Amino acid sequence: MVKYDYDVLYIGAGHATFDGAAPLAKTGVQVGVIESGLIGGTCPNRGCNAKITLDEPVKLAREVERMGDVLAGDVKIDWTKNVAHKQEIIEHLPDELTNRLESNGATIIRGHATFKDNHTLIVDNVGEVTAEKIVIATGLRPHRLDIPGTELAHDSEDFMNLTKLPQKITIIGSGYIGMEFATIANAAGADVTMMLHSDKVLRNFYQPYVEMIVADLKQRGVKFIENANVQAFEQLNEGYQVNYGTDQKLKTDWILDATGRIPNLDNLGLDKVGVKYDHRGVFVNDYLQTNVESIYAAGDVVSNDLPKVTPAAFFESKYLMKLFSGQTKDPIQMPVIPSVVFTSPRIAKAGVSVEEAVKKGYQVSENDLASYWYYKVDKEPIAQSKQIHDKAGHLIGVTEISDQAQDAVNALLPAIEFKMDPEQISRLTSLFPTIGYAAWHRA
Ligand SMILES: Cc1cc2nc3c(=O)[nH]c(=O)nc-3n(C[C@H](O)[C@H](O)[C@H](O)COP(=O)(O)OP(=O)(O)OC[C@H]3O[C@@H](n4cnc5c(N)ncnc54)[C@H](O)[C@@H]3O)c2cc1C
Ligand SMILES: NC(=O)c1ccc[n+]([C@@H]2O[C@H](COP(=O)([O-])OP(=O)(O)OC[C@H]3O[C@@H](n4cnc5c(N)ncnc54)[C@H](O)[C@@H]3O)[C@@H](O)[C@H]2O)c1
Repeated sequence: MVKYDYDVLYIGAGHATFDGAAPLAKTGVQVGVIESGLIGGTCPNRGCNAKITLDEPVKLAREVERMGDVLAGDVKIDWTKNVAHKQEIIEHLPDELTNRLESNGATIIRGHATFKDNHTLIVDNVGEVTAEKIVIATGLRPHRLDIPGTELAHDSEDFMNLTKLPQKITIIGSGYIGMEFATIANAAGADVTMMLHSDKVLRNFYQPYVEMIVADLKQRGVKFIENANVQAFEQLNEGYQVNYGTDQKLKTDWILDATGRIPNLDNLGLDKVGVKYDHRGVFVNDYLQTNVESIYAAGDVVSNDLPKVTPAAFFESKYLMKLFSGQTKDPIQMPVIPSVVFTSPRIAKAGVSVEEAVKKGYQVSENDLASYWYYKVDKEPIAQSKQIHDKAGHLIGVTEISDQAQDAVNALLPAIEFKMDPEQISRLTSLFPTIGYAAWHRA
């Protein structure tokens, strides 16, 4: 029998790896984790944790603004201190995650991995490492526009590391990153211009709610240029110029390219071993296995229709842990994956979308949360939700716009995931008064 260095080797040390690799190593399976950058990958170091820390003062400032005459005085976000606070929160995470992996028995191998064959990886400065099974968990990286001057633009990581806030910021793209960062930069005092590919913002979210966010940001001074057709970036003596449309020009101090994220598959040697993939990532079957028996994939790098968010990477990582430790032989059954865009207010959703509900004739209840007393406590002006029920009365979907939409959706999630019937739902008694209770409020 062939003896490999490891039972399982993971390429990448993000959520798609560490949530499952640590408990897997604890079961006695020989686990190696290869990482070319920071342990923890995107979410802790340059994604969720970093972003939500920068957003916290924005959320608070909006609350204070609404309280108006109750809380006297202006609040101002100190950008430099906010970024320093973010750094304090995240800088120890790679060490903590390294410790979590190593203390459970996993080995960390530092370097860039490339496939040599179905069981062998070549790691820069380390050499060949072999394993019975290999998991591709290499995530995504920022897409960069293929236009003259593209190197003058920055990505989301650069934005979160700015020690001084530029006065004029131009953001290309109006997806998750574009809209979250426009909210943060505008609240901190920057003059923000959004350049849209089309006339749509956050295309995967319920558009009437998205329009409320856009209207609010416009009122706060954010400019939206639809169908911008960005052509080039140019360096000026002071600042930069964005050339767009037919011969239009915009002067700016800083450019954020937020036009999406693409799979990290470069120099991975997938063609050498015959693993199939497309522009969205690696193809897998219901066991997260690629077309090559010994090679699996998990997290953002998988080509599928799931939102590219941490809860999906977390669940897949846990599934592979169970599969590789013999705790399951079943195919993966993805749970309902919720998603939220951390604008201010937020839009969060889970389960059947409003658009699908309308198409399929499900019951859609419209809830004017802003007029419900609990949402009036902090004077939320924009708060609405749509709850979707099937004919038997099961809650099968929710979309909410409000400051606490993420917590409201979390509260409803178990009922959606476990298809609770009305009798079971009637037994759920949440603490009062809380958002968990208010989330059940229905028109
Ligand atoms: C700005 C931003 C904000 C976000 N906010 C949220 C949020 O609020 N909520 C949410 O749920 N999700 C959020 N996300 C998405 C979330 O970060 C990802 O879904 C999650 O990190 C995916 O984890 P992963 O393990 O699949 O990939 P990653 O975390 O990207 O990990 C992949 C790792 O593989 C390494 N790697 C790549 N190639 C190689 C190689 N050949 N050899 C060795 N190592 C390699 C990389 O260095 C990286 O560390 C955000 C993303 C961004 C960019
Ligand atoms: N709250 C969260 O969960 C969260 C937050 C941030 C990022 N993320 C993850 O990160 C991923 C990447 O985020 P993102 O915002 O970069 O991608 P995205 O796919 O959400 O948005 C990309 C945007 O760029 C636009 N675009 C594409 N080409 C363009 C062009 N030539 N000119 C102008 N606009 C163009 C698209 O129309 C879209 O609006 C997301 O898929 C998401 O899963 C999640």
